[in-house]
Amino acid sequence: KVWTLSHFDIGRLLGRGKFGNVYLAREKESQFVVALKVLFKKQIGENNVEHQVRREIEIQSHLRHPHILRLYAYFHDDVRIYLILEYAPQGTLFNALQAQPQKRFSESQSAIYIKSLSSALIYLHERDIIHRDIKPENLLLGHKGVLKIADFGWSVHEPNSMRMTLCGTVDYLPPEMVQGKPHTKNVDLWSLGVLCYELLVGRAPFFSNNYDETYKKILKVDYKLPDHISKAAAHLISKLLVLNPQHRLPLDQIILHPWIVAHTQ
Ligand SMILES: O=C(Cc1cc(-c2ccc3c(-c4nc5ccccc5[nH]4)n[nH]c3c2)n[nH]1)Nc1cccc(F)c1
Repeated sequence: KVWTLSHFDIGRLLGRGKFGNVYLAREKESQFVVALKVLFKKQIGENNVEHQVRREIEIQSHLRHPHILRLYAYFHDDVRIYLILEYAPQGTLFNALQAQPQKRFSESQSAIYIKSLSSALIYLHERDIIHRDIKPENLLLGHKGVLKIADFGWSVHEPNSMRMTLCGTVDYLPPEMVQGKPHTKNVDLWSLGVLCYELLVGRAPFFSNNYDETYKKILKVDYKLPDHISKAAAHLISKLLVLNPQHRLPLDQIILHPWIVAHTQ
């Protein structure tokens, strides 16, 4: 089946990105709702990322997992590449976090998100896919609030997501990447720890007002946990925010951790 733009009714803007925007869209015949991402060939060429886009499309179109956003298909014209992506009705986790009364989730809800992410990462790591850039801006909430990793390799930002630093927020970078060392799949374990902290606390563990301060805190693993965090949650975070990548708790042990088990039956 060769798709063209004329097969779709285009709706509102869902997110803005460096290489193009994402629109709500509906396939005319089936009335199936999707997210249509438009990438401009010119920008891709200028930034020399054709190979990366091809690789992303190749990888994402073959992934099938309940917590990974689907790339159903793609097509292009002279000027643009179009990605037909799964539509996530409840938007980004970043926005859902902001919408919380105290800008943070309960321990139960946080554990559910961390378990979903861990199972998606197990699936990705089995396929030697790493660094899916897990931060709240890159996580979507599908039907019934089910978490979906959408690999925003192109730093797609919702119209109102605040953390718009140069290369996306540095809050989630693990020490080995701050030091420019080669990264292994254990970078995802660090980011999972950062995310767990942020879901429970409402801000990132190493947050500060400038890059250098944040880098210093990351390299010293300098974070504090507020008193309202349970001992079990604090324990899991302490097993993920570990300087040595080899010593971080592996994914198959995360999903068996007492804090996860207690909240996700
Ligand atoms: O760029 C992405 C990932 C990606 C996903 C999305 C994206 C952004 C937003 C949404 C949404 C969505 N639902 C919303 C509901 C309320 C408010 C905002 C919403 N955004 N659903 N699905 C989406 C998908 N943008 N970019 N993949 C990719 C794959 C191959 C090549 C490539 F260059 C990129």
